[in-house]
Amino acid sequence: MYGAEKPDGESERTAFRKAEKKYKLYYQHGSSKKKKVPKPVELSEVIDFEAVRESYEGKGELPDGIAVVECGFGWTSFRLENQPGFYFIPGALSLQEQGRWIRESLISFPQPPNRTNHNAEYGPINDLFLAARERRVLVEDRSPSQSGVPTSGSQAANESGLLWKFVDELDAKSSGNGQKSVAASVLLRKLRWSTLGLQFNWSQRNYDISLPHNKIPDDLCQLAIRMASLAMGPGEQFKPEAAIVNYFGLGDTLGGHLDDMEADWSKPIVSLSLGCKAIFLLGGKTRDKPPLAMFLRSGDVVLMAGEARECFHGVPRIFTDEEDTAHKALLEQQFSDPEEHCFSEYIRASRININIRQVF
Ligand SMILES: O=C(O)CCC(=O)C(=O)O
Ligand SMILES: [Fe+2]
Repeated sequence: MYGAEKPDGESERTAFRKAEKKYKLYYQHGSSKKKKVPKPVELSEVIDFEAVRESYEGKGELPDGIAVVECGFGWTSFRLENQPGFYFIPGALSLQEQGRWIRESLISFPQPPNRTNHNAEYGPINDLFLAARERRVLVEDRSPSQSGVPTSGSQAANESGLLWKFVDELDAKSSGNGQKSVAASVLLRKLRWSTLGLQFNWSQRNYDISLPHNKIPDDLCQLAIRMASLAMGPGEQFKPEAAIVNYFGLGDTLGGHLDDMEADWSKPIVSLSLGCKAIFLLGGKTRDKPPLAMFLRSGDVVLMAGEARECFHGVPRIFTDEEDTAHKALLEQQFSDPEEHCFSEYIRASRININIRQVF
């Protein structure tokens, strides 16, 4: 599904790769010797749908190539005239909804039986976010009955059968005896995806319906169904069966790819953005077509249906710097309770994407 990073020599061979390279985060040295600062990037060609909406609602003006979609449900939505099946709904989610889906993405979505990128190495991990908040450490439990490390919380077994468990920071330090260990905070920073509903098997590139799974939570299904209706004809139905949650830290990218493992491409992928602003590239059916670049902000919703399902797309950049302070401050107010400080800390430097799919 997802494009792998190519070695440097090949990285500019196609128009899509060229655009990825143009927007990707590079560093240059700042005035003080050690400090790396992000290299400035030319953003004048990036479509800003928030500005498009402001200009449309204020003056009735629209840039060339962008059209308004009439939808009965109150948001101003846009489509691209040259990219049938692609829809953009800026600010579709209220701040409260954004707060809710950020909490769920960190607390409940990575919970087993949902799988994450950590499964292969550590087995199913319970309560990762809480463990990170409590500075716990995941330690390898080679001989569970004799290890001498007081345990609590979850036990996990990875694919080679090793057991891992969370212990308190001090216990991890004192236990010594050569056990492998990794701080929960490190695992949280390295959390790249979790899967909801039918589980996607990344190595086989298909949905493995034999894997245990829970249904996608009802409220998320209702939200996806409401949004998907924009891209579907009257009487057509969208059945949310699987979702992939992507977590991006500074410097993380999602390479150009197609989502082609679902049976019916007329059905939209409903994609929600949360947290830091990103650049999204939407290309053509091959990587040779120069992609359009657009900003994705917290609360934006994108739909890809029909022909747009056959188009390469990816996320070459997220922005954690200070230029988006107004948006960030509003979002962080959702987590003003001191108990929730950990959410604002996470989302200040991260982006979360939830994309919901009908598989069959
Ligand atoms: O992060 C995004 O906005 C896009 C995610 C995506 O394309 C995917 O998960 O297939
Ligand atoms: Fe995708």
